[in-house]
Amino acid sequence: MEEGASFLFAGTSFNKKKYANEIARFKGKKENENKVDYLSSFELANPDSEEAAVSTKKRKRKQSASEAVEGFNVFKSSKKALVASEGNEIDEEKDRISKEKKKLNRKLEADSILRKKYNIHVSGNNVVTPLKSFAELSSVYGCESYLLQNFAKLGFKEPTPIQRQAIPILLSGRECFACAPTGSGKTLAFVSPMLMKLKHASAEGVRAVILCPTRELAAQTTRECKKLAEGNKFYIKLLTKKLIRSADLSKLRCDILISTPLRLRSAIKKKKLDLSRVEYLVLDESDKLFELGLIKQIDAIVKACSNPSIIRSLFSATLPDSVEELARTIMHDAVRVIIGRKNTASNSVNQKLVFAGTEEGKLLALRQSFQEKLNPPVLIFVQSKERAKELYEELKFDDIRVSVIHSDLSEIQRENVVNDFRAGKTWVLIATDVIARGMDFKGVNCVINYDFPDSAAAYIHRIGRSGRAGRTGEAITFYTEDDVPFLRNIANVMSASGCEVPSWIMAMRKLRWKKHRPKRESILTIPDNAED
Ligand SMILES: Nc1ncnc2c1ncn2[C@@H]1O[C@H](COP(=O)(O)OP(=O)(O)OP(=O)(O)O)[C@@H](O)[C@H]1O
Repeated sequence: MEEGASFLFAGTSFNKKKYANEIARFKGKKENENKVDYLSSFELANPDSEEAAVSTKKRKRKQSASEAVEGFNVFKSSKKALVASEGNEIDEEKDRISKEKKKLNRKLEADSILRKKYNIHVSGNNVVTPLKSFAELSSVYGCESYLLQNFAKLGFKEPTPIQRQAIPILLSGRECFACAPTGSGKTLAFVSPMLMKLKHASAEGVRAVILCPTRELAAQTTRECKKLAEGNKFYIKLLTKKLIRSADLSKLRCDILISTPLRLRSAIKKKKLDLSRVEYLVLDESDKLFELGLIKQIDAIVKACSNPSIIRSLFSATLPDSVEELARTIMHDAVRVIIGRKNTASNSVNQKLVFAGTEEGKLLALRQSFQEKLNPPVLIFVQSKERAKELYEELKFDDIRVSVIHSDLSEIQRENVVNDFRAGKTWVLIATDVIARGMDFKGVNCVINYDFPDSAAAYIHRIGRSGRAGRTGEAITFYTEDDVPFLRNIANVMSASGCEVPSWIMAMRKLRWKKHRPKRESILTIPDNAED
């Protein structure tokens, strides 16, 4: 991580002359903010501050009193009377300060009750009050009506806990890293403040960037973003291969750009896409983006977004300490928001472990469970694209509408598979971890981990495709002898979200989790050349 940290944040520079206006605006804002923060925290932290404030005022008043003596006041004020009136003023001042203090304490108390109610945990200086309702977006933050109408159209009545806290934080100009369960509405939590702050379309180039680890998620986020922006003519673009090939990106009319890191990095390199005016940068599924394979691209993008007043935010359902540490080094005065407990699975998913003994045992168990009850849509996760293809070969002749998605399919094929599954044309989708993160398929009833997940985070994201937006779901994880040493890590996640775990598993030794991807026997029971 150390290495990553120094790499990621080395050498970001910007043209101070070119951005003199922005710098001046930024400086002014920060200074003012600091004044408010300093004052309120000083008053709270230092019991002598009241005295200090009073004595400064006293000095000022003394001065003005003696000036007055030289005028007509000389006829009415004796020294005694002057002292008495001064005493009154001091009392009044003390009274005022104590009232202010009480008011502030009441506000802090109310905030903390609200946070407790919604299981919101925050750390950072002077964290802004959570939202009580969506209506506050317009009464407190001047939100335009189109956004609230879109919430209503989409059936969103109340903000989810992450939306209650993250939206006001971002609206108040603070950076934030947020960890909230799968399916809890993080997309709306970062898109809404972006739309509110950008206000209207502009021809000034890219003003906001959302990075997602996969193309499927980037496409989904673009769609969600457009739905939320309906009624306001923003230019919202998904960076596709076609767009990179066909357009002159330097002239691209775009307010919000959504991309995978790889694609954005190559666009910056090839087409000189200018990101220096970007005001908002969101790293969705941030822990995935900070993994070794992507960190170089993230670093290049962070550097290209060189606007000094940029607001960065990180969102994920899993936020390892190492990512937090790394994030702290790029963010200034960031607020950390955790909903519930960090790195836990959604508690609306009923989780089960099933011992299948061998690879053959898994296929039998799967077929048997489909015979007993097939409650589509069902998602099945395997550990590699080869295994995804094998399982598909096994199931395609069974009487179920099954499909498969993996990285060997073309972009269009992948898109079609996802669309068919969304539309209910296919009931069972076999997948690799490529769609384990962020994908929001409505109403997935069951996730089956055919192959044991390679980490606790992978487990949390996979099963989080079910039990979303208040619905319940089910997750079944098959394990073989090979997986037994890794059971405890999954069992911890299960018991933290209230699921029953056999006591013998909880009594096992905790293993320091390494990626668990054992070599497994082929799934195929049909010889390879059976169709020839
Ligand atoms: N306030 C709300 N009320 C009801 N439903 C909501 C609300 N906000 C978002 N949703 C819906 O909740 C579902 C999940 O939202 P989203 O995909 O943003 O979850 P997420 O927290 O990003 O999950 P993941 O960690 O898996 O990426 C979506 O279908 C979305 O439309």
